[in-house]
Amino acid sequence: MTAPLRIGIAGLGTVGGGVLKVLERHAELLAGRTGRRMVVTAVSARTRSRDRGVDLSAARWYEDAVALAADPDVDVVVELIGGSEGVAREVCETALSRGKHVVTANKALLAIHGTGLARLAEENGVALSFEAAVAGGIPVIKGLREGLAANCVTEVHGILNGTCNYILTEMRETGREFGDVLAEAQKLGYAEADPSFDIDGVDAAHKLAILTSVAFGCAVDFDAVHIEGIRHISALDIEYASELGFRIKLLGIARRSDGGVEQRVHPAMVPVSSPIATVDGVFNAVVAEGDFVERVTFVGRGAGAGPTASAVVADLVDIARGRVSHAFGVPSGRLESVRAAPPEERRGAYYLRLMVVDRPGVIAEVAAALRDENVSMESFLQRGRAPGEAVPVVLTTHDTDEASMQRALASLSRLEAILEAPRLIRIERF
Ligand SMILES: NC(=O)c1ccc[n+]([C@@H]2O[C@H](COP(=O)([O-])OP(=O)(O)OC[C@H]3O[C@@H](n4cnc5c(N)ncnc54)[C@H](O)[C@@H]3O)[C@@H](O)[C@H]2O)c1
Ligand SMILES: N[C@@H](CCO)C(=O)O
Ligand code: NA
Repeated sequence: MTAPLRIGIAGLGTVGGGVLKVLERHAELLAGRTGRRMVVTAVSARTRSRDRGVDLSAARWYEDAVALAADPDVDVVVELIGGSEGVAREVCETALSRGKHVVTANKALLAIHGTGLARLAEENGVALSFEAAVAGGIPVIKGLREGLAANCVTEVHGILNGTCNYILTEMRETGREFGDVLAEAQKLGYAEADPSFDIDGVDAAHKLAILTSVAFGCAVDFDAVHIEGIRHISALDIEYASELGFRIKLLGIARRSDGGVEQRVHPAMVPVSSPIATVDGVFNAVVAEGDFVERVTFVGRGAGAGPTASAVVADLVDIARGRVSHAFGVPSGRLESVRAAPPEERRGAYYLRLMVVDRPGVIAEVAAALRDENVSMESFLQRGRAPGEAVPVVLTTHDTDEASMQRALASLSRLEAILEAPRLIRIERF
C-alpha cells in the first residue's frame, strides 16, 4: 500500500463531523478503493472539548486553522469553516500556496474567489475540489465536468438550496409558518450560519455561479447573478400555485446564448407535471442540456451532514487516487469572460397576485395597465366578495418580455385600488 493520505480538517461542525464519521466507518472500504489509508492528522475548530462521537486523540489540535494549513504533516486540507473571506480564505490560500490539495464545501468562497483559487492550485500542481459546495451529496460537479465533457452545455437549471426547498415543501404540505420551518431546517443542519443567505437566494446564487463556470467554461461571475429569495412567498401564493397546477420552487437558471450568459435565482412556478416539481424537502435537482446527450437530471439530498460528507470524501478519494483535474474543467487562464445577459432580456410567462379594493371598475384598470404594455392575460381568478375591502386577484400571462412586465408592474403599483405591492412570480415550463 502507498503512503497514507494525511488529512487536516479545519471546521468540525455539521459537515466536518460528518466527514470524520465517514472516514472512520469506511476506513477499510476507502483503503481498498484507493490503495491508501486516509488518516486525519490535524484538526481545528472553535471548541476543542465538544464530543464529536469520533476519537480524535491521534490528530494534532490547532487553535489556529491557518497554522493547520501550513502543517508539513498534512497533504490535503479540508476547509469546512465557511465564509468568503477571513479564516476560510486564508486557510485555502495558505494550503494551496504550500502545495497542499484543498477540498472545500465553501460555495461562498468559490463564487467570489473561485477563479483566483483555481489559478493558485494550478501554479502549485494541486487539486482544488468542491463537490460538496454545489447540491450537497449529488455528484454534479463531477457529472458536468467529466460525465458531460463531450458536450456543449447550453443550459443548467435546478433547485440548489435545500433549506428553501424544505421550507416551501413544508409550508405547502402542512400549512406551517415560514419561521417555524426555517428553525427546523437550522436544527437539522441544513441552513447556513447566517440563514438569510439561504432565504434571500444568495446561497443558491453562489452555487449557480459555480455551476455556470463548470458548465460553460467561463470565469465565475457571482456579481452577474440576478438574485431574489423566498421571503415574500406567502401561503396564499402557494395555495394559488397548486390551484393553477404549479409548484413554487426557488430555482437557479443559467443559459448560454449568442447574447451571452444569463444567470438568475428567483422563486418560480413550475408545472406539477415537470420532473423538478416533485423534488421536495431537502432534495436538490440539477438539470443540464448538452448538445449530444440532451437533457440530464441529477437528484439527491442537497444539504445535511451525511450527504455533504459523502461529497467531501469522494473528493478525497480522487486525490488519494492521484486524480487532479482543473477545478472548473479547463485551465483557469482559458476560462472565458462572457457578456452577462441582463434579466430584462427574459421572455416568458408570469403569475401576478394583486390585493385590490373590491369595487366596480378595478379590474378594467388592471387590464388597461397590462394592455398598455402589450401584456396578454392567460387566466384570471377572483374569489369571494368583500365590497370596499381588499381581495386577491390572481392572473397569469402569456409569454411576454420581462421589461414590459416590469413596466406594467410599476403602473399597477401606482393604482389607488391596489393596496399592497403586487406579487410577481415567473413561470418556467421545463
Ligand atoms: N450544512 C450543510 O448541509 C452544508 C452543505 C454543503 C456545504 N456546506 C458548507 O460547509 C461549510 C461548513 O458548514 P457547516 O454546516 O458544517 O457549519 P457549522 O457552523 O456546523 O461548522 C463550522 C465549523 O467551523 C468551525 N470554525 C468557525 N470558525 C473557525 C475558526 N476561525 N477556526 C477554526 N474553526 C472554526 C466551528 O467551530 C465549526 O466547527 C460552510 O462553508 C457551508 O456553507 C454546508
Ligand atoms: N444551506 C445550504 C447547505 C447546502 O449547501 C442549503 O440549504 O442548501
Ligand atoms: Na455536489
